Amino acid sequence: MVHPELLRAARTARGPLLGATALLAAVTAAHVAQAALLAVALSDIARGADGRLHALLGAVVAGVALRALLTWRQRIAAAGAGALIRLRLRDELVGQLGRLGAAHRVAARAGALRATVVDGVEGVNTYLSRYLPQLAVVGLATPALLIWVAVLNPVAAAVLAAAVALALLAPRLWDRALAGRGKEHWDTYEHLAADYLEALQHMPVLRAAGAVGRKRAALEERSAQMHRATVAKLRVSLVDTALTDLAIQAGTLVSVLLACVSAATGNATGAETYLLLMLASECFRPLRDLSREWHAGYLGVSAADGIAALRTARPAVPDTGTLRRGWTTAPALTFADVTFTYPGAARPALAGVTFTCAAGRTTALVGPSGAGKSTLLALLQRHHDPDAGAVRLDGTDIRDLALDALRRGIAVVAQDTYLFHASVTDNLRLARPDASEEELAAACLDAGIHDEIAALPAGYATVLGERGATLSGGQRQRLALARALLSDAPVLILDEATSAVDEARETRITQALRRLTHGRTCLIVAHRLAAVRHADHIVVLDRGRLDAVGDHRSLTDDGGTYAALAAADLQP
Ligand SMILES: Nc1ncnc2c1ncn2[C@@H]1O[C@H](COP(=O)(O)OP(=O)(O)OP(=O)(O)O)[C@@H](O)[C@H]1O
Repeated sequence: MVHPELLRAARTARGPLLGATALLAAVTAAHVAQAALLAVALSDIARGADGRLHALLGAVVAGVALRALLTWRQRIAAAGAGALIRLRLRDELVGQLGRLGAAHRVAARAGALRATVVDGVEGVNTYLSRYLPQLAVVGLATPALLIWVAVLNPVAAAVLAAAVALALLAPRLWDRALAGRGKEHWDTYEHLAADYLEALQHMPVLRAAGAVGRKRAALEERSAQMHRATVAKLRVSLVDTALTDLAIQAGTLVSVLLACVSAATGNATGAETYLLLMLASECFRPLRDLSREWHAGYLGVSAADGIAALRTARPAVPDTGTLRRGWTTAPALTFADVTFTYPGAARPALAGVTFTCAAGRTTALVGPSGAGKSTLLALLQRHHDPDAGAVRLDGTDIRDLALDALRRGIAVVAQDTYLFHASVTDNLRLARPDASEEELAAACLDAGIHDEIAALPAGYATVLGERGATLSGGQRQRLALARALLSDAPVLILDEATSAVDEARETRITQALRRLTHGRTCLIVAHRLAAVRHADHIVVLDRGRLDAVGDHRSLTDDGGTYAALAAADLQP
């Protein structure tokens, strides 16, 4: 009845959920006590006995006040339990996304992941903090009330029990249909979220291609699909509600009739009749509330499969290494007979690649598009593991290193740099949280970005991404360069690091880089050979294979792939 993924999430906040359930049970008990007191008061009024009427009505008023207090406390407790569930589940999912790494982000769409981690978890919170306590109260209170009714009128108790069973079980006949519709609804919602996020993020591309109108039409069609899926789900779930309501109405009606018959035939006192009427209504109160909470928390049920799939997805690489080496000197980096094929790809992206980047030296990696340069860098960062061969740092297979230790040891300046919506300082301190302001400024000077940061409205405190404070591609790249320079990682990857930098700056930065890569094992990937022509160790890849190794002069003289690339580079 309860999705295993939701039960698992419930166990992460067992105590607070039990507290919220206990308070909800107390609220229900207060309802029942009030009903019983009212029944006695009404029977006293009917008999004209007003001796204890004031005390009874006073107790009813006190009961109402107590119930209000308990309801208030219960809502707070349920909200607290929900907040804890949200926090723990999101934390777990974000941690899992970190472990899944780049390979998973390529396969899954960002908007769909956002929908699961934000909206799906929100639905789970509502389901667990509101529906589940109510379900427990139905399980506790309804049988107790039926037993009480049975003491007063066994036939009415049997009718009520049948109505309760019908109200609880009949909707279950629709569960399968509802699960199907719920999944369809959630899948459509994920697609919609992914499409909108993609369109918003890449609006400039759509505008440049004159495709805004077409994209808008596609999004409208997605919204219409979402509407159809919502209506289809509603149709099924409203049958569910109608069955519950029907059972409740029928049960109440028959028990009222039975109570009247008992009173008319003299088989029940006035107090018993009033009590029976009140208890018949109270039997169904938790069920009515359950039906309401079911609809509020249904999103959680729909999202449960997606959450389970994300939580249990297997990372592309297992984090089973235990070594945490702190390198005092930069390590030698070796690719030893590395072969790797992307899942589903027809041919290997890398085949038997072997070369070594000398410790503390710079190696340039060049090759035509599709040669395997990015794949090699991905293997070094363990976004994937090689199918054969190994990547080694100072002779240690990187699979034997703990993943976080390995990644902390490698600083990367990638082709497209993401900067967070935070101050320049915060963006820089991602690399080294304890860096002093002087160290930040020194790194930015070396990366050739200091003057431009100083000219921003609030200098280093300027929040990036806000109006007027957005940086150009080249500026972002230089900021990323400064970030990498700040990190004390002994291995540095510069992936097309100077591609968005104008030529005047490129020369300056290349010079600065040469000074600054000193002492680190550095792997530079560059399209334009000007950035790497001074490197004394250039590795040429072609179609996944090692083509040649040498320096600019020897490789040009060889007249192979490098010479062709150099010739193409000289074309205007
Ligand atoms: N995620 C992927 N799934 C399947 N094949 C891929 C994937 N990424 C890259 N490839 C393939 O692997 C090969 C090597 O690609 P890679 O991106 O490493 O080349 P590259 O040298 O970095 O190219 P470029 O200079 O254009 O960035 C190519 O044939 C490419 O099509």
